[in-house]
Amino acid sequence: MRNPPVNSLSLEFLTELLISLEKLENDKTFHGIIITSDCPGIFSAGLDLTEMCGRDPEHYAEYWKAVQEMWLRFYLSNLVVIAAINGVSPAGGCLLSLTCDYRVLANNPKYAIGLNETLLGIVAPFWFKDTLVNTIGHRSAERALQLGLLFPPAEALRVGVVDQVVPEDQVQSTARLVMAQWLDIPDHARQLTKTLMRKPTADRLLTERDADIQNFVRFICKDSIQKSLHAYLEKLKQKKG
Ligand SMILES: CC/C=C\C/C=C/C(=O)SCCNC(=O)CCNC(=O)[C@H](O)C(C)(C)COP(=O)(O)OP(=O)(O)OC[C@H]1O[C@@H](n2cnc3c(N)ncnc32)[C@H](O)[C@@H]1OP(=O)(O)O
Repeated sequence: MRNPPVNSLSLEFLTELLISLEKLENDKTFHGIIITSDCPGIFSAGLDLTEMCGRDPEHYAEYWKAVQEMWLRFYLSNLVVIAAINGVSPAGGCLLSLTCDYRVLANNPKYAIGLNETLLGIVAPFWFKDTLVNTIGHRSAERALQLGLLFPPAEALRVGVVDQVVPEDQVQSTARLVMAQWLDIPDHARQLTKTLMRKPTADRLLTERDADIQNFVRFICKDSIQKSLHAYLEKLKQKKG
């Protein structure tokens, strides 16, 4: 991913990601992809806050549809998808990595990962929650979501948000090694098993997709939510001094 400075998932960047995924899926010589970041120290800062602040309801609806599409397409991809997480990965960045089949995280105490939405005064929607529950179990997800926990590497491994923590200079080589192991499995059997495990979760969003967009637009348009997001963005900007 290369969307400097922080790989935020803007509408334009989400569209690029989806086009790239589609191209790779349509090319039958590809069987797997590794998602990693070109932004030093940052895997992805998550959803782009400027897409959710000070815009009109039509824009929010268009943006949310693209976020849903990203989640559905990566979560259900027939390819083996591995995240080589080489930086901090809050909220939407964590969600993107949770759509992958396997997560390798660099062992750097700055590289926290988690769904921290409550810290921004917003609520992770049910399909973010479902993805986390499917990964770390109900109790850990309940605690992580309510507290907006961002796990440093050792904690992330202990709770199961990631599958492996390795020295920073070994993230890419480990991801390639893991990819080779996954590609050794007969592809049709692996793909069908992935679908078996994930389709019920995806179907829940597919049947409630329009209602989920409407909920998002209603929620994000609230004055109180807009104020929280503006204040959070301002805090990020002022951090520089
Ligand atoms: C109803 C439910 C709806 C939605 C669910 C929401 C999901 C989400 O994903 S919300 C986004 C959550 N993301 C975060 O909380 C991360 C925020 N960012 C950071 O903590 C930091 O930027 C960083 C740790 C990722 C990187 O720190 P650093 O290297 O020090 O960079 P800066 O903080 O100086 O940021 C540079 C530049 O980028 C802007 N920016 C950062 N994050 C975002 C973002 N998510 N969206 C848009 N823009 C972002 C930041 O404001 C700086 O901008 P300027 O250069 O103009 O000041």
